[in-house]
Amino acid sequence: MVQSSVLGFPRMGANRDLKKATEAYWSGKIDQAALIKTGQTLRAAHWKLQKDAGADIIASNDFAFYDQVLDHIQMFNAVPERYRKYGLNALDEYFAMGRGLQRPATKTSPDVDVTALEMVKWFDSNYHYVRPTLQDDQKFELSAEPKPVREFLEAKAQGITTRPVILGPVSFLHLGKPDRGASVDPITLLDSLLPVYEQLLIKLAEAGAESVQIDEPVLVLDLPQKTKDAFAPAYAKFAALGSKIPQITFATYFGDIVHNLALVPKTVAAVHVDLVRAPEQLEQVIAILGAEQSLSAGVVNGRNIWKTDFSKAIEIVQKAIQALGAERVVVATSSSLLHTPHTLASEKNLGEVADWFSFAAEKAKEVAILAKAVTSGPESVKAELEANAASIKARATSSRTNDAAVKERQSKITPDMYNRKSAFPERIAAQQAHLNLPLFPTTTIGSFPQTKEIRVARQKFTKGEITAAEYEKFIEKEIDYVVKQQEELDLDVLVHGEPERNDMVQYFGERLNGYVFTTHAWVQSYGSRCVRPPIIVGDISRPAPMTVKESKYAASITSRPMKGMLTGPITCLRWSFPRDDVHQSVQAEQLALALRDEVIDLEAAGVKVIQVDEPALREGLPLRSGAEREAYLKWAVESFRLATVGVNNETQIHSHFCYSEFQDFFHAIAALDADVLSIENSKSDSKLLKVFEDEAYPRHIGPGVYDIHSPRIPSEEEIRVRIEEMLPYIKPETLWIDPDCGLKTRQWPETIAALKNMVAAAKYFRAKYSN
Ligand SMILES: CN1c2c(nc(N)[nH]c2=O)NC[C@@H]1CNc1ccc(C(=O)N[C@@H](CCC(=O)N[C@@H](CCC(=O)N[C@@H](CCC(=O)O)C(=O)O)C(=O)O)C(=O)O)cc1
Ligand SMILES: N[C@@H](CCS)C(=O)O
Ligand SMILES: [Zn+2]
Repeated sequence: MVQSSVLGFPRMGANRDLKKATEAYWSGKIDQAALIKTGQTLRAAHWKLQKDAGADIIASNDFAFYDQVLDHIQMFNAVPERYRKYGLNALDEYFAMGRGLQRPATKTSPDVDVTALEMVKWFDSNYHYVRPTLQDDQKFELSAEPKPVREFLEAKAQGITTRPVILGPVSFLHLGKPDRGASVDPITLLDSLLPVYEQLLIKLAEAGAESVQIDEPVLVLDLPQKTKDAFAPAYAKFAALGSKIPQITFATYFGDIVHNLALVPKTVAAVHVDLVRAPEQLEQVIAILGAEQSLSAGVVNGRNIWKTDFSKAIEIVQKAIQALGAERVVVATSSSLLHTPHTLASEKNLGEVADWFSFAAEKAKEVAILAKAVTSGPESVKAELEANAASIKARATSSRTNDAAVKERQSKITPDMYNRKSAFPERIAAQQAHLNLPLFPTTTIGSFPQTKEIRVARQKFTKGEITAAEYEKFIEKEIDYVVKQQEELDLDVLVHGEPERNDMVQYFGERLNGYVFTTHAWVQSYGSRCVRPPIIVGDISRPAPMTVKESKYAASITSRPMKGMLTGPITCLRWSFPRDDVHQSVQAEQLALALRDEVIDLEAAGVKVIQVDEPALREGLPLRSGAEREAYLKWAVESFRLATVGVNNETQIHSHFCYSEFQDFFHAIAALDADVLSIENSKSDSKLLKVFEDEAYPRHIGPGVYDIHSPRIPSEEEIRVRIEEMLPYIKPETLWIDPDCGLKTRQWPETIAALKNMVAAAKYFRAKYSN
């Protein structure tokens, strides 16, 4: 019998219940017991949902209050002393690592002031994990009641036998980094980490777990030799424990493992591979499996929302069955379903296209149907297969996917449409002549606090409880406020604050042809933060200007330069659910043409500084180096240029990236030809900025002087130190002073306090360098 399996389920709940409870706990509205209870309720509901869907193998320990990697950091006691020293209770220490903590002293406890651990993209997804930060003398110790054991027992008590999922030791270390000031190479800590894994696996077996899913997603990457060398000893140690530990499913996802096949342990019971992303690896993976090993075939996409094409999936699974026999094949999701929304059942406004989609709950059903189809034959699920074939056909033949005018415009793109009128030196001189900015100019990245009031007003407008005119007035009032605050802070280049935007991608999706958008399809981005990716269903075009009204209004109420704010083509593409029937480069080009018109319209409206954010450019980089990566960079850079170069020399193009890892694709960043770049280097070592010095990057850069993901307020002194650290690598006349990302998640008081310190620090250096 072929079993079905779900590698992990989204945690937020159908109505973002986890987000709401977590944020209520942070603001003191509920206590810890209430938050823990919400976690239990959600886990119970999600296990039951998957069981009712017919999934045979259901994951536990896929839940996390903030992030699954952070769970491991705490479970292995890899908690840096700067958090430990406060003696916080476990959950507060956990959140302190996730989001930082700043708390005044009370009668019973001293003040707390600690920044968050670094947060980084989870492979090429829009999910962020908390990075293990390791010491030179790092020791690991298993927590007394390990979370995977607790959650396995919790499900068992509910009558559901789950398969706990844990991040494997090689991936945990490879994804980590030395703490600031430490120089340890994390992978050298393997020997001290393995005993902790052994204890955990033994405890899981003692609790009754028969199998465990050990995720080693780093296997899809290009790995250094020492990381490769870590797999054999690690898995040999586990094998030596024999029946004292559960059977292991060794899981990889988000790419193929063909280049690392030799590293797949011979001793694990099953190997999971992503056959959505890399179906071509099937034969080679089958070829290396031992006679006892099973294949978990990831054929239901964990990263997108399109209905699985059952006929194609069955074909792949049948191939595996022919080679291995039904008992050695499992039909699975390609990865955890963390990256998909909860359920399609909540969507009431999608019309005919709803039938094209599957969200997490529906994907759990899909694996079960597929397993039944190959176990008991197509007749056993005849109705489901027929319905599936009908909706796949309906989508393939729908007129909603094709727009001849868009294709026509794409066919008429000429080479000059990729180049600015002049080179950077000439442009910057023209820009400076009319912007007249001081040394160390200050700006922000675009958004200002998205207050409850703004969200409620937008909700009322969406529900028709207030008119468009009332909503517009409300937004103008918000812009007035944001502009006034910035003038009082004495910032140099202002922004309108993006109050009209629900999200930097969803907002554009809602204004472009070719998109549909949802009401409840939330996906976790980090911690309690969620996004609702719009869905690209057809060719994209811009029916009308999208941002001009707000930017023009904002520019009209100040004499300072106003920066227009757009989301770039790659970010719009990657943070949407893209089509899977057209190459992503085609979708990016369509987005670029739409944005090009917007950029030109903004310029014509008098907005002479325009920022086109591309925070997802790095995330889209294929995970392995080589031809695929170069091809991506070519079309990604071309899309950005197509979107931005239609302006005159005087118009200053900014771009923003929420990351600092430029080393492996610096040439692409330079090729964007943006006049000013703002990046997110506030939590990383300033030494990373050396690449700008080494490459003699002539354009302007704002490396981000403080971390906006945390509510803590950086002092002026702290910001000065940060700027001082940057100056060896970036020339004073090219350095901009800004926060490391938008301020939408912050509250007003902390925003004002932090920006005041930032402006003061900029003025300090301005004075120092003017003499
Ligand atoms: C820059 N980042 C972004 C990423 N991806 C995006 N698609 N967008 C991004 O900005 N990836 C990388 C980073 C990740 N960072 C963030 C930062 C912040 C958020 C965030 O704040 N998310 C919000 C939801 C934003 C949104 O869509 N808001 C809507 C709906 C608001 C809402 O919840 N309304 C309530 C009613 C009102 C109320 O009672 O409050 C409701 O519907 O029930 C809007 O503003 O209209 C979040 O809250 O998580 C995400 C990623
Ligand atoms: N302009 C956006 C960029 C976020 S990456 C903002 O400020 O929120
Ligand atoms: Zn950002």
